[in-house]
Amino acid sequence: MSLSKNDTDLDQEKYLREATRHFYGIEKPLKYGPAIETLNDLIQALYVEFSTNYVNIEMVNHLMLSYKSNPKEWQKFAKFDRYKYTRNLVDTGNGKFNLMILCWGEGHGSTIHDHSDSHCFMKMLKGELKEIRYAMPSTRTTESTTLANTDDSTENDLERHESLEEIGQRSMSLNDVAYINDNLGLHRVENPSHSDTAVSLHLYCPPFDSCSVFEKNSGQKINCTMTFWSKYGQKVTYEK
Ligand SMILES: N[C@@H](CS(=O)O)C(=O)O
Ligand SMILES: [Fe+2]
Repeated sequence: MSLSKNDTDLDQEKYLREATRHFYGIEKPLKYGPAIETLNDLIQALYVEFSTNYVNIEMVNHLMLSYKSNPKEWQKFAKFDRYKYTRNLVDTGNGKFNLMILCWGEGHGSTIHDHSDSHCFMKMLKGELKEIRYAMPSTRTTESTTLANTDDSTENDLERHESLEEIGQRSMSLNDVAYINDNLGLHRVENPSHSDTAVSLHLYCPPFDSCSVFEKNSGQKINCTMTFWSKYGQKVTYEK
């Protein structure tokens, strides 16, 4: 079996990345969309949606909005760590999308990050999460300040350190769906509760396994590989 992607897959990937430039997410389920009763229904409907070369991203959003959280269906994927939020793989969607359940202990949060030019849907399955958004720092600024950085290094070093601009916050409750892509900015997510855990369902398309993480005060970024805590309900062990 060949592991290389065929032309159809690459076309779809390119098409999906292009669509991140103008898709902003939908607020309500579509009137004509299919009904989704269970997590299995959701996964099956996603496979149908991703079976064509040109995915209807609005329909993907509809499906995520239509599913109503039932803990009995997702409990087996929900594995927590004491110290940080966990990423638990539910389905790899034939390489077209990644569906995963994130488990947030009390006070757990992510660092400021992008989504590698993919669509990111995040649906609340339990508890509450707070999302804080930041403007994507412009590469032009970084380049021009670097170029200008020739004579007075102290002054220019300060110039280069541009803190990230916060552009919005929202609280998410049961069954809410948030949508983000790199065109809309960066974000950081946290469970603000000191007494309750939170669980969210994330869909990324195309799938990615690394992203950029940003430092708030300097705007500087580093690449970060993302790992799974569990896959299909089984804890993953990584070699040290
Ligand atoms: N995008 C993050 C979770 S979140 O903070 O949106 C991740 O996949 O780990
Ligand atoms: Fe994220």
